[in-house]
Amino acid sequence: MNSLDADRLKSLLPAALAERVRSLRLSAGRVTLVVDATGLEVQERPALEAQLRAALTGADGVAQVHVAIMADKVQPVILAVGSGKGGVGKSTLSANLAVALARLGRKVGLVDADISGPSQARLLGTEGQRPVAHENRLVPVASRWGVPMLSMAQLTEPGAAIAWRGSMVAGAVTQFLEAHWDNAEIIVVDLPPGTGDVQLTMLQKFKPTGAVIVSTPQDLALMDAARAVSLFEKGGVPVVGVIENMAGYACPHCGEVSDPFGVGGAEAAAAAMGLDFLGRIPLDIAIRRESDAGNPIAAGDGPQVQAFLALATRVNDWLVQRPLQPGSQAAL
Ligand SMILES: Nc1ncnc2c1ncn2[C@@H]1O[C@H](COP(=O)(O)OP(=O)(O)OP(=O)(O)O)[C@@H](O)[C@H]1O
Repeated sequence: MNSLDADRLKSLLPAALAERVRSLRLSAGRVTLVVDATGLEVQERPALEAQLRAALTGADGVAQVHVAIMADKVQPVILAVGSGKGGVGKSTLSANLAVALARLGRKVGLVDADISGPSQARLLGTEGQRPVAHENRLVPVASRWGVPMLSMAQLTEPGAAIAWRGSMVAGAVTQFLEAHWDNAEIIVVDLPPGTGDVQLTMLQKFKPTGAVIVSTPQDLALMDAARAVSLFEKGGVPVVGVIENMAGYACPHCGEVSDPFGVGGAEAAAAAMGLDFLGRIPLDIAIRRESDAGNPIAAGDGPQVQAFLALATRVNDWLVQRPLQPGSQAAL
């Protein structure tokens, strides 16, 4: 990208639009614009975005247009997705929950706060896309699913080990959450498993509005889930509820349903902890296959979608109806 490209592309915009452009970059056929929407109503933003897209799509060297809108700050609510134990499907659920919330019409962003084991770039199919910075803040990377995102995977080489001290981890989480999320209403944060530095940074600096806990049905995962619940409760973060993942396996050959990790464990554990049970997501080969291919299953039209839309509806209802605490973020 050189300034000639930026000038050329800007000259394609009507003057009233061009003067709102705060930065414009062209890289590998992809234009990223940061646009100041000051003075416009939130409802007017989609039209602004559409005008910019229409003006630049098809221009020489442009294959894709990504518009990030700043100003008129909407304070997004932060929804943490946590688990006590690793490998229970927390990242898979975070990605699909974010996509399902977007399908319900919410403006959603996703932060992969698993700094040492980032997986969201793979799950949302944004591997290899690097975020740009504007005024020292990152501009989230657009995904094909209407959910912009930031992940350590976009700032490091694939497969590189990320072994950082606590302060650096906290720094990365801070950069992700202080990015230009300007028109997002909800930021889903995929937390690493356990109760470490990221969780502490989240509780101290970016207190989530609510937390969703993911567990598999078996006892060991549930014991760890209880630890995650206790961390949020001690930190004053309300727990929206518990999701049971990998519940029931339908054999792709004979159709028989078996329960490799038991059944109903998370629902019973949620009840014992006085928490809402948000639903079950089956153990389904299609979920694993599509996740690995960067196609979140919740974006498609397969039989798995209903479970994610039902989950997103419960979470959205909770966010809309939750009582506002003094000093808390605005209701949706
Ligand atoms: N419901 C499901 N059905 C089939 N496979 C699933 C399901 N949920 C998750 N998986 C698969 O299980 C593996 C672990 O999932 P995932 O990475 O989301 O877990 P995690 O809890 O975020 O792990 P980590 O602690 O390593 O971050 C992945 O291969 C994923 O595709």
